[in-house]
Amino acid sequence: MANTNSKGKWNRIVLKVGSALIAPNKKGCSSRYLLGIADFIVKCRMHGTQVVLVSSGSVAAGSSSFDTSKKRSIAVKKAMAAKGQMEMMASWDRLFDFEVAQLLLTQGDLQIHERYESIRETAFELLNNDILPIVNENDAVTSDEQKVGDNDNLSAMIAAAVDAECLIICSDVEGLYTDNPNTNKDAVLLKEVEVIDDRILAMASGPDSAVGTGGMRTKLEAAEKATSNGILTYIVNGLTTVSFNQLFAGNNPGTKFLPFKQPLDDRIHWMTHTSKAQGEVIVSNEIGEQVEDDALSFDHSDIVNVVGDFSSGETILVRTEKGKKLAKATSQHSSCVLNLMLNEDVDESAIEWQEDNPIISENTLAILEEK
Ligand SMILES: Nc1ncnc2c1ncn2[C@@H]1O[C@H](COP(=O)(O)OP(=O)(O)O)[C@@H](O)[C@H]1O
Ligand SMILES: N[C@@H](CCC(=O)OP(=O)(O)O)C(=O)O
Repeated sequence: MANTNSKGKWNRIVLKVGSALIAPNKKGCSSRYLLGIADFIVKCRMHGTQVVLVSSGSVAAGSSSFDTSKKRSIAVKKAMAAKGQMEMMASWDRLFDFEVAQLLLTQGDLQIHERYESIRETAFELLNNDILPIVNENDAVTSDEQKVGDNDNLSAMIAAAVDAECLIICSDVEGLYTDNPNTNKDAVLLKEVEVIDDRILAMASGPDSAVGTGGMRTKLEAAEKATSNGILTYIVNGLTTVSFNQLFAGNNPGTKFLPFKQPLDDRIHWMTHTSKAQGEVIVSNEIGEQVEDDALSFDHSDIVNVVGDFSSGETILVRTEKGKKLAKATSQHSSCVLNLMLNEDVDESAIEWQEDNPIISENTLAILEEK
């Protein structure tokens, strides 16, 4: 059967298309490579596979309206994205005889679990009405600090949010090579990756095209995010329809990243891979020795320092004085309150109150494995 994994036909996939495919001439929008990708999407849908498209290209598409001889400031890139997003959406829209919808997201939208759930709800409603969701980062409204920053990571977050079985990242290379194939002619393509360890990470570097954002590094981050959620991931060459014919026939045209056999629980996955820490709580090194697979407990007397400004309910990183990252979790206290607790002559009633309200919530605790 076409489009299969070991269990049968995929129910839902996320397809990520990089800027190099939208704007092969480095600016504007071209349908040269989009035709083959659109054909694959149509075939998938005809065979009952729901598709979510994550499309880059708004900055490249919008750049033709701006003076590109000068260095691009963040404000200019945001303006390019605002202009180019419409052109990019129109290009996709022209290629389909079904409806498409635009979902523009930022890290801030994915950061709060209720908003994340709301995005899920919208995506499912679109899919159930046979509308193709086309996702991009809302570059026009975000500062660099508030961004996911690249669509590879965004596509993995979306794949987790919509319970996709497969993430396909289409780029301008066949897949992951032992080194950047554009600078090292001896680099060899890896067909299958079981574990994304330091050896694999060391193979990837940034982009060398004028329009790409994260290069192979962010694709590996995305593959790690997706596979740890049980999502099979491919990096394929979107410049050729051969890749899509192969995928459709159930073959591997690029690099295949195997999903974890025991995926993380959804909420822990969201905490680990989607939610960004807004600050840090530094605890004594002894606490680092007591971490268990799914438990970490400490109280105010174990806190050595509080870094950054965060409110109660926001995500924090817990690490030791030596710098070992222990966990990400929801803080039940603001940085302001925790700083008060550090004060030697803190009020006794404040300590009692804190004892009744643990510093981190056990429900969202994600223990981090040190790399
Ligand atoms: N080990 C590697 N294997 C393959 N490509 C690599 C590797 N390291 C760096 N790259 C670079 O990553 C690029 C793809 O990333 P990028 O330009 O960001 O594409 P996209 O716009 O599709 O996201 C390749 O064209 C290549 O230059
Ligand atoms: N949001 C940006 C794309 C950022 C990005 O990750 O680009 P790419 O590396 O080409 O996938 C845009 O639409 O131009």
